[in-house]
Amino acid sequence: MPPEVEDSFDFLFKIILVGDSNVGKTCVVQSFKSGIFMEKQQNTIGVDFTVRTLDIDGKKVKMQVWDTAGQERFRTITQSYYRSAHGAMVAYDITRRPTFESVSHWIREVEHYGAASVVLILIGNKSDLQAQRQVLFEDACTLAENNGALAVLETSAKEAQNVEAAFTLMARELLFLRDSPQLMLSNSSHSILGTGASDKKCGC
Ligand SMILES: Nc1nc2c(ncn2[C@@H]2O[C@H](COP(=O)(O)OP(=O)(O)OP(=O)(O)O)[C@@H](O)[C@H]2O)c(=O)[nH]1
Repeated sequence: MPPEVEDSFDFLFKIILVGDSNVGKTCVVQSFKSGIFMEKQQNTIGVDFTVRTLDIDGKKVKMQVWDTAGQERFRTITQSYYRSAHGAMVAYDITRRPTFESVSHWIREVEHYGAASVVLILIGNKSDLQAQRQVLFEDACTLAENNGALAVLETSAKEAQNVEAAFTLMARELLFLRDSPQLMLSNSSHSILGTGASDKKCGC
């Protein structure tokens, strides 16, 4: 396929992925890009960049995903990527409570450095490790509700669970807002609070 055809798209959205180190951000992005899970990942240095084009109702939606380093020492580098993001995904590890406690910090970063209209989704990763769960889905729903997030999804990069759904939900919301500029301006959003691994739902 000629590159110009391969590269063509109708919409381009930039998504920033943030969260504590080792919650699985890089694995989630890899799963989204290629469906592949690799057990051992190097910690991200600064920011990595991945692209995949989704077909949403016949529209080609190019998702540029900025996978940021969770480690403290890269904070100043990653902060410079928030400004141009249309969407932000804040990831935590359902088996490590402290990573969930950090979510509020990451949301504040998104609010501080990002655009006012940024769409926020929470990702509770490693849902395949149910026996080690330390974070209730309901608690994440409450946090999302209190912070104006669109949804919480529990994902497993390992089992490719809900990863596609998270990015598709983000793409659909951004398309919806693009078609409703007054919503963008008022920064209001219809609420669809999302699904856990077992497709349980909670509303806000
Ligand atoms: N069981 C399980 N392990 C996972 C999952 N996703 C990631 N991991 C593991 O968690 C560890 C950290 O994954 P990374 O993707 O490197 O984490 P990260 O959030 O990108 O870390 P930083 O680059 O430091 O910010 C790796 O050992 C992965 O194999 C998952 O869905 N299930």
